[in-house]
Amino acid sequence: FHHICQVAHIMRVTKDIPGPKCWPVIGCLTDFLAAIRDMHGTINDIVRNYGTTVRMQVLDRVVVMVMDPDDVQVVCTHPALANKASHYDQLYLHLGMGLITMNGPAYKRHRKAISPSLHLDILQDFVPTFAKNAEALVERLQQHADRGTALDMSPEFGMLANMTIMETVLSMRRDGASDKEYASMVDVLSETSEIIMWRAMRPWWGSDALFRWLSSRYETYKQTAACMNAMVTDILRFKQDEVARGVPPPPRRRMAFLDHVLRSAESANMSTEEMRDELKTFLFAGSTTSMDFLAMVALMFSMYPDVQSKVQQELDDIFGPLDTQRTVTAEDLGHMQYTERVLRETMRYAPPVPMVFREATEDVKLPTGVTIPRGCMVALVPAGTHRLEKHFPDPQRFDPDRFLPENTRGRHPFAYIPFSAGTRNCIGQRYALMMAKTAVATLLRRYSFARAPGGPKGFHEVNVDMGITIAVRGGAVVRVQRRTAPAAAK
Ligand code: HEM
Repeated sequence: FHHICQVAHIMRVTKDIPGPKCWPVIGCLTDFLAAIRDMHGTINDIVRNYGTTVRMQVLDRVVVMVMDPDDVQVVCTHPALANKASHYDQLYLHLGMGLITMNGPAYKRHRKAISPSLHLDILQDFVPTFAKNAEALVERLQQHADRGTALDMSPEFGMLANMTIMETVLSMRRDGASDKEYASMVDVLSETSEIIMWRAMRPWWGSDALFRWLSSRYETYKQTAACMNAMVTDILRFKQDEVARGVPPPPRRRMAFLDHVLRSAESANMSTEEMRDELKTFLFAGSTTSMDFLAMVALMFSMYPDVQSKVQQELDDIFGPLDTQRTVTAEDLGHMQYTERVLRETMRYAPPVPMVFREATEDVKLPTGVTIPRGCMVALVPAGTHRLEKHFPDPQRFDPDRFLPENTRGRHPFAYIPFSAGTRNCIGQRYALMMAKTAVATLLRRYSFARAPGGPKGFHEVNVDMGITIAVRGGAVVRVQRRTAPAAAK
């Protein structure tokens, strides 16, 4: 009853905020489903028709979508908007209580305890692992380059991202683990991510009770959660035991995030269960995002060959024109400035995380005039914010130079939010960019990506499926071609 009264109150207070027409009971479920099928087209339409503050109601959930950077700033920094929306509860079974799902003082304690273990020095030690797994991908792609056939890069980047995140977060391969055991751990992670995404995009399975009784996928849902839990608990116990027995840590360059957390002074503030949940959170948060982002990057190179050539030119300048073999180092990443702009522009056009949700713990008035009532959900929609003409002139044009220092100067600090921003921003953003740069530097020295027959010619032709992350509809299908001459000589 309390819930019904609260929803009725929220509906009343927000009724004048513009938005798609709501039908009784289902609200704008049909528009929501359209957004899942054509995320970017729907967002363009929504901004054109209703502006940058838009109300949507899906079943019993009212969401105010906020796109103006002034409003975004308040959503990202106001203490009454720091809590995750209640539908993040759906993630508990798989992830437990980690940074993504928790709120309040416990959240702050965790973030403080974990942050030092992602220090730049530590991330730099991960680069050899990023490079090793990217080199393995180069090997796997060889047969496709020989045959000249098109392939979907998403599963390939899925394997790259899952292996990399497992090795850098949990352990650089636990002693004694066979290749088969290791591969099955990577599978657990990809099955977990798949089913979490599947449920998240089906609001009619929002109720745990309904999902348990009526969904044919509930058993798989439960099983994947149990497997993920067992896998992480096992490794955590093994590592804790090593620390307790005084086993010296692995050489610094082979230490994983978990090794650092366990040996940090801050970890004393976390229980074993809390650490376990954070590990599960990191595995999930870091893998699917990176997979979908890298797949989009490969597709982007196939659509913008001039951009690809300039990246290859930059790589030739760094590595030498004929060097396709040298393993990427952390130092190389610092020189890849054009590549970094290309990655940032890709995330502007196609932000991997399409929406971020919060719930107001008290009424909050936004700078553009709308009041978010207590209990109401607010959503950041990076793709909407990233296409505002005022902040990104000619927004449909793909232009990495928007991120030249002279062009970013003076830009609103909350106009570019692929990693969210403010108090609950992505803790893995530096990791994500370093991994992506390593992958690009390893792949594009050997290969070029080319458009598959009938493939999209520019971002405006790319359809994406919306989940917790966005995926290219039908896969990121490209042709892989061996590079024949250094870009400079072409
Ligand atoms: C291209 C890759 C990535 C993108 C676009 C991305 C984006 C985001 C976004 C938008 C959020 C805010 C989510 C929310 O508030 O609901 C977030 C949070 C988070 N991300 Fe990432 N992420 C990426 C990679 C990573 C990686 C590689 C890791 C781990 C190594 C990671 C770990 C996390 C964690 C733990 C959070 C929760 C942070 C908190 O609330 O304190 N992410 N990410």
